Amino acid sequence: MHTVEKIGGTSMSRFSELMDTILIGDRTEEDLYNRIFVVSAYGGITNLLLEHKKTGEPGVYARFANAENESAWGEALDDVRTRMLEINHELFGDTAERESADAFITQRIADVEAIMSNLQELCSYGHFQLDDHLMKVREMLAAIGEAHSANNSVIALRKAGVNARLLDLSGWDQEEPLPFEEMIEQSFADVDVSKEMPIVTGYTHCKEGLMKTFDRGYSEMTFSKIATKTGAAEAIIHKEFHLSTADPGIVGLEKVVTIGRTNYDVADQLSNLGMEAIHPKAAKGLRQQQIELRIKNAFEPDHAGTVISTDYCSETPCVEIIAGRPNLFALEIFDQEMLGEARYDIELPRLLNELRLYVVNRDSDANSITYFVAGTRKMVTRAVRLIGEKFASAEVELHKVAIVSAIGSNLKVPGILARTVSALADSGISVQALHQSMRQVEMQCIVNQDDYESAVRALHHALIEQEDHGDVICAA
Ligand SMILES: Nc1ncnc2c1ncn2[C@@H]1O[C@H](COP(=O)(O)OP(=O)(O)O)[C@@H](O)[C@H]1O
Ligand SMILES: N[C@@H](CC(=O)OP(=O)(O)O)C(=O)O
Repeated sequence: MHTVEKIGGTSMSRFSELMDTILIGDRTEEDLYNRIFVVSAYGGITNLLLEHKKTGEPGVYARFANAENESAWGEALDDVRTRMLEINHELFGDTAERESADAFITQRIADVEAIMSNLQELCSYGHFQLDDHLMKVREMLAAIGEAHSANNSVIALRKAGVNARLLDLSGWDQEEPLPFEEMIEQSFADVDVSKEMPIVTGYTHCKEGLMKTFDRGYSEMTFSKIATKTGAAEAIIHKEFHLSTADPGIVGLEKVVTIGRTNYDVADQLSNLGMEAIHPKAAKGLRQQQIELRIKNAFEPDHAGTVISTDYCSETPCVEIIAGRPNLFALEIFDQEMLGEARYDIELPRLLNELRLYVVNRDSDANSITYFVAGTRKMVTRAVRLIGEKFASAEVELHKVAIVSAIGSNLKVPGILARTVSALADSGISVQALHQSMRQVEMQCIVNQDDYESAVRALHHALIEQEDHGDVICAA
């Protein structure tokens, strides 16, 4: 039996440490194999290739799609090339391995560059529309991030004597795309996992278009499909930290507690806030085939990590995680014509969706609706203008806000809402809006952007640090 293991981008950026922990360490010949690794692009690379996942800052793709002049996206692509070659240098120094790594990625970038230039030229003629081809460009760009990290990993592992094999699912030289499942089946047809260590690109080129269907976080779709298709004994996601009661980067590693068990419901709430414990759609296949999912700290391989299952529910009610999402826009639409009019509720989300603005949450009263959205200022400003055009009597206001959220598989703690609000008030943080739904898995407080980190610390202190959970909440 084998496992399928995904390595996230933040962890891939510490590759030499991974060689000593999860990839090789002190494993004997036998323990090395029966593991399939799916790798993400190094941290920050996909942001440069497409757009920043959290802030929306444009990368190569966004500049190309916004039809700025050629030099705008060309320069951005040059930056990616420089960064990728720097990474190769850090990994391989001045060796033959580096030459091979450089040649591989330089060729890929040159190919994409040529295609994009030709496309831009072609679309200067009115008969050809750039919009018709954008998704293909997005996919090609994304795919080079994962091809880079996977190819480098194979070079490093082979040098260390491991029989690693590159499974490039990015479909570079493929003529016809195959359906997603077939692509995976075909790629694994002649792989002997007991003697080879497959290093698989997180991007899969397929008929459905992985990017079109799942967008960012797509490497988890590749990961879960491989786990279900190959009948893995366990699916493991390796991350930079243990899944913890809050972001260790904000609260401090010494204060956070590792989560031993949680469920997919909690994982969905985390995804919505941009902290992807697991892509919600990736979880589905694993759940259906009852493959256990484990999230582990890539740098503490002996720790059991977090097991995510469908039916786990904490025996005692408690807050398990303080998560949050900074850099959101509150788009407040006030209109006295709104009362009793369903069309606002139908048309506003459609408009935001068309502009690719992600709605994290919304609230409303008799004559106003506020959407809390993630996206670039440019797109949000465009939304304000379009809403004004569509609803002439509406007044639209923008605020920069953050969401801080307390989440738990069983949150029915008496007085929890009052404790949450007073923890924020005691820290001098003003609560702009508050959400709790009847299911009681999550409580969200909207605060000013500047208060984000102090709000996370205040809630962690009040709702988690006081509970004395020890090192792990419910060890797996
Ligand atoms: N509750 C949490 N537990 C662990 N890490 C968290 C948590 N919340 C936020 N983080 C942050 O998430 C980062 C990893 O982000 P993510 O995009 O999921 O990584 P990856 O590149 O591994 O997919 C970590 O660097 C950490 O600072
Ligand atoms: N690198 C891609 C795919 C991915 O899933 O990355 P990560 O595993 O680092 O979240 C992205 O940022 O969307």
